[in-house]
Amino acid sequence: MASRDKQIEKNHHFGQSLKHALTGLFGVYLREGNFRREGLMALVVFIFAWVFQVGRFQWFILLLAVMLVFLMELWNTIIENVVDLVVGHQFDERAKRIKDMSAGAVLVASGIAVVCGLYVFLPPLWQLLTSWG
Ligand SMILES: Nc1ncnc2c1ncn2[C@@H]1O[C@H](COP(=O)(O)OP(=O)(O)OP(=O)(O)O)[C@@H](O)[C@H]1O
Repeated sequence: MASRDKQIEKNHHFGQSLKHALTGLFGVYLREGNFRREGLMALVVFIFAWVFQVGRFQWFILLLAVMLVFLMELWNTIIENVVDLVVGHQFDERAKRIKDMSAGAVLVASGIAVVCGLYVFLPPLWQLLTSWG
């Protein structure tokens, strides 16, 4: 779908830069199912953090982990779009390699987020289990 905003020169002020940045983020949210699913996961994680009353440092770790995954998903989407712009709708061995590596980067970020989640939630979960036993 063509954009009504036909600007191709540099942004003139901060408000314009911010508007374009937010439009980009909103576009990713609308088009990328993975982005929305990760948003939902982040919400669940924050609800658990609130229920378990985790400390300030633990909140900080969770926020960084969630933002890392969002950042990598955003970056992955940018890579996919640039590759599609270059090769179009045809199979290309290098396009495949680039997209697969980019998806791998999201996987690594997700792995880091899981480790952070275990660091934050394992102690309170363990405490809960042992208090029942
Ligand atoms: N032009 C292409 N040439 C070769 N392989 C491609 C091409 N486009 C996509 N692929 C292959 O298909 C996979 C999925 O493509 P693409 O990343 O565009 O879809 P996606 O579903 O949005 O991915 P993701 O789940 O990472 O967001 C790529 O990882 C790659 O292996």
